[in-house]
Amino acid sequence: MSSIPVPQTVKRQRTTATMPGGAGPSKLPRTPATGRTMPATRSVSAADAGRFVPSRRTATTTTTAASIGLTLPRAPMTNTTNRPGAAATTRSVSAASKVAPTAAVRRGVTSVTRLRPGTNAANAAAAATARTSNGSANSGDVDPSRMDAMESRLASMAELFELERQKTEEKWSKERTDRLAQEDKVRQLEEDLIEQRKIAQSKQDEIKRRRTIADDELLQLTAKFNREKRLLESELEQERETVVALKATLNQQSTSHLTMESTNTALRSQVQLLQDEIQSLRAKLASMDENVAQTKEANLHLENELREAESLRRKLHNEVQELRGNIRVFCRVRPPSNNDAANGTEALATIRFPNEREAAQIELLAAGESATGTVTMRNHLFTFDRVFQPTASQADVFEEIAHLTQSVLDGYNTSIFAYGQTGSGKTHTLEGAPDSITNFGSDPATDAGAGLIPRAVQMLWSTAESLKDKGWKYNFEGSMLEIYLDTINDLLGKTEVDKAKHEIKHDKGRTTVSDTVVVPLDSPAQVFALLEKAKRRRQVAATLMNERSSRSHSVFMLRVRGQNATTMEACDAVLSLVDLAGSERLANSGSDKDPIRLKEAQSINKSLSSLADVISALGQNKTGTNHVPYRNSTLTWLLKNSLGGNSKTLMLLALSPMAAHLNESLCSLRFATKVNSTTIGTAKAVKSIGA
Ligand SMILES: Nc1ncnc2c1ncn2[C@@H]1O[C@H](COP(=O)(O)OP(=O)(O)OP(=O)(O)O)[C@@H](O)[C@H]1O
Repeated sequence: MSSIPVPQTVKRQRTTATMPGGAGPSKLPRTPATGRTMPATRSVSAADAGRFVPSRRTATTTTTAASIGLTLPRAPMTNTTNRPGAAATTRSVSAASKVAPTAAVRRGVTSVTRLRPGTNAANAAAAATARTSNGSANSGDVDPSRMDAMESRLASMAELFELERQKTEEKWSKERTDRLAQEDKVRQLEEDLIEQRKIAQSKQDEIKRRRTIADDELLQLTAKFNREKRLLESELEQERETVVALKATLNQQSTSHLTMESTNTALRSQVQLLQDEIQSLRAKLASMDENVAQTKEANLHLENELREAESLRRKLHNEVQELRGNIRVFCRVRPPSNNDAANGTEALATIRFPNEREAAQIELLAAGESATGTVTMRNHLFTFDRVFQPTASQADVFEEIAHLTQSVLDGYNTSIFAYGQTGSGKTHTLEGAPDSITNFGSDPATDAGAGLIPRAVQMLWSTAESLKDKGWKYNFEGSMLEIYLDTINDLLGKTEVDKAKHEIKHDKGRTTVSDTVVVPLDSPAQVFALLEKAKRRRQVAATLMNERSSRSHSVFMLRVRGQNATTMEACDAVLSLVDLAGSERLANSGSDKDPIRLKEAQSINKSLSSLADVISALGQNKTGTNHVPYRNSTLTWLLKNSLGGNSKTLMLLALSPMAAHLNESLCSLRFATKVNSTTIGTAKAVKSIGA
């Protein structure tokens, strides 16, 4: 720590100034102003007096007295010090000198005489004193002029002394003032020094604090520097690695660039080759365009031929149907079901299917009565257009009837009857398996259980769509009726139970039923919605009016009208899908004990007999002039236009495989054989040209 040096002279001056009067230092005192040693004469005088006398006063006085050769009285100077009052003392001395110089001189002379006894001067002074004490008596001894001269000289010396004293006092006063000023200055300097020291201290503290901060910062900076240095070093290392990698990549790319350049050259030559090839292909294309134009012309020609072939196909198709017979009979045996086991009828009947490749025969082992009346077990063989075993799928059955559906679009009235005892599988075949029954819209392509109705509807719409290319446009509308106790119920009517009386009319080959709902249909989905609605209605009616689904016929009629804008042909036909009531005999149905059941059974029997009679009559009506008993039942009257020469009919016989149902199965088989043996005249399409 640095310090401001204090001047030694100032210290010394201060020490001397504050020195007490009676205990001064052993060294000689110095003048405040010069520091010089006081004159020896003053010291001697002071020592002689045995008291401390300020040297300046003493020196001056002594010098003055010596210069005038007098010994001045010392009493007034005894108390002369540099303390206050010293000046007053001096003044009193001066005043005494001025007031009575003669007396003083006299006393002085006396004193001087006393001081030096035995000396000549002392003797002279003693003589003078004796003269003085003798008074005027001896005044003649002292020269008065000399005394006056001495006195005047003494007075002028006193004045000079006074002047000198005043000057000295002024000088002292000035010196004192200067000294005080010096002391103030010293004090001020000391205070400044203290202040400077404080400032210096605070600055040192500040410097220390800053140095600490600076040291900390330096440490932090050093650490940061080291960190950044390490970071930069690692980055540098990475960069170096990158550079190495880039150099390697560059080398690779240079290599690949060379390879690409050579490839490019090869490609260019290939492009040239291709361009040549394109050139030749363009030439070929031009010639092909010519060919296409020729082919288009040929296609047009072929399309016309195709149209003619389509007409021919329809004609031939119809001829084939004619050859087969317009009434055809299929037989289908269902597989055993869980219900059979539940009803205790699990025993299977013995059923065989001879000549499986033709699939047209069925043989049942059942009791039979011989001509002699003996009842023995024997085989009963039946032949139909097609026989389906229990393993046959819904698709197998539909495949065989698809052409019938096609006939509707060709303008032929077509009807499909499902015939058989209760539980033999009629509804299953027409509508589908139970899970499909609840959803007519199930897609036959993915739903194996879909029945003939959903399959036929899907096919009708898709065929109609494909015939658009040939100029055909079709409209569809449908209705759904139920015949119970020979009465028609509209299953699409406004109320759930139809109480209206319906009248059947036939006009120019068209059948209409009064007060029934006929719904225009634009898509298969609409057909399925309609069938679902009818199905629900039938279930509600069954609940309200006893279980009757097995004892009523349901008839779905789909009317198809087509127009061909190209050929100006038109067609109008109805597809009737009929789920007939159970065909069991009275005794087997238990209806002989229940009047309602009896009535139902009688009604069913009547309608089914009528159907058989109508078919039989049609078979015999080769000329078309015989009476056909359509009116014998509502069923045959309703289906008048779907039976007979102008229509195609399929009887689908459903059979149970169970032994318990063997007799009913035999009855059904005999009925179907009768139908199958009937040949009805040629079917005619309901078609007009130029409509
Ligand atoms: N080919 C078949 N494959 C599997 N199950 C069948 C088949 N045919 C019928 N079934 C089943 O046999 C039972 C009776 O069939 P379905 O109801 O179709 O008889 P139905 O002749 O229509 O009877 P109803 O005259 O009472 O209406 C149903 O559970 C049905 O699912």
